[in-house]
Amino acid sequence: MSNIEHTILVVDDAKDTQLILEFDLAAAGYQVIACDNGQAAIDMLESEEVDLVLLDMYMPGLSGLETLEKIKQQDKYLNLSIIMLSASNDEDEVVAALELGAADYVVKPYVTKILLARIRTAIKLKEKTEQLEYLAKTDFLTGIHNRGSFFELSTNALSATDRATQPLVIVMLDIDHFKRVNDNYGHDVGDKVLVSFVECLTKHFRDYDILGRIGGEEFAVCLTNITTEKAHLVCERLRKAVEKLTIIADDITINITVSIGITAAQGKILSIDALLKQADDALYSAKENGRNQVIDFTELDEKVINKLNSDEVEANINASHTIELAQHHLGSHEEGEIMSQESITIDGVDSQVGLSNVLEDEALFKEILVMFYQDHVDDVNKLQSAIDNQDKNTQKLLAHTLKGVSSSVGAMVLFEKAKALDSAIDNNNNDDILATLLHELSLEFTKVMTSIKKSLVLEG
Ligand SMILES: Nc1nc2c(ncn2[C@@H]2O[C@H](COP(=O)(O)OP(=O)(O)OP(=O)(O)O)[C@@H](O)[C@H]2O)c(=O)[nH]1
Repeated sequence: MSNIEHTILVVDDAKDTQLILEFDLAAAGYQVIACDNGQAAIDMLESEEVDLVLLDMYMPGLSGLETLEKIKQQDKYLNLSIIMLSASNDEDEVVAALELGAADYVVKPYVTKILLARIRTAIKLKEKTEQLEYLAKTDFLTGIHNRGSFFELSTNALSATDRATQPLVIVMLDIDHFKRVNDNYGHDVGDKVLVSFVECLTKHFRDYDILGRIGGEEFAVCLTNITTEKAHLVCERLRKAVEKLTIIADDITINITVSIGITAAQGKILSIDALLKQADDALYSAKENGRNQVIDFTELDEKVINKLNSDEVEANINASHTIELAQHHLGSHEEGEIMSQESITIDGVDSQVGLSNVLEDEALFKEILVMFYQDHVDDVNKLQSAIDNQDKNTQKLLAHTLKGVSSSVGAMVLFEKAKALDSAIDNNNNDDILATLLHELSLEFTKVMTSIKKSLVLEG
């Protein structure tokens, strides 16, 4: 993709910087728009398609950080790349900007070549992230929402709907005797039939209806702002269209039919799961009645519902029996796994921070804590000797090292203490202050290491 397809918003109150940036970016082939304050930037993002924002840190009105925070509070801008530009390289500001969601931080005066390289990287990352998000939410065969995405979107739609006044309808669809298509013509032809069916589905529903493939040949649709009667008509029209559909795959002509179950949320306090269950009951009834028909959940009489529920209870009893058997066979192994779910408690370690660094993987977090212990256990004594011998170089080195590694395991007090000592040494603070900070760092470090040793290292 060439740069010309990307638009960069430059936000800088200094007219000269703004002009130089516009010149450099335009020369590199970007489309550039600019403004001189945070609020104007927020307004421009509403009306323009922007791929990246270059945001000055210090501006009158909203500061760069405040503007960044306001933009990133909106979910729709989570993937928008924002590079902060600042004359200051204060490390706390860099950290604050990155934590608020900035893609990068560039110190002014910038080197054009480096700034352009960082812009290219940030845009590439944004595009890759969007691509991954699309793949994670889409059914690869038909291009509609996959099961997870359907549930997420329809749950959001349901919470945004006032059930007393606004209708929301859930539809379940299942191609009849689809197994025969696969058995007679092969899986590839079956796939083509699924794609043609979804094309037909897409034509019959509105752009804003939520279409999902929730199982192999099972589909669901969530419709808002539509009465059940109207939804029934749309489904009936679709059913007839599917019946008339001629699908040609590998020179074979295939005809299919579809069974459809529908239910409305109006007046009910039900989750999407429960509504899908009702639509599925109606669909099951359509299959039982001979297939190729649309049935509304309200048409089911009590007898049918009771039968469906008792079938389900029986299925659940069978399933739980299977689980019990499996647990019996697994024996103590299973218990061991449950043990590993216990939370990790180490003095001075915020396990929430540590776990979030490793995507909540407890086993990995424990391993990292043990590695941290092994890598730094000698540093406890080294720090004490450096204090006793007033060895400033080693004190500085250890403070710097601990500042770099402690936050990754969630040892946040240790991080703060190491950071305080590191900057106190840089700022040539007096010996009393340094001695206090050293003493506090040593105590905290010993506490964390002793606790890791007791909880994880000795435990084996
Ligand atoms: N080609 C293809 N087949 C799939 C896919 N996912 C599921 N299936 C097939 O869909 C078929 C579903 O069969 P069944 O659940 O027995 O139902 P059916 O034959 O449609 O019969 P009824 O639903 O009772 O009308 C199975 O043969 C699955 O292998 C897919 O992605 N591609």
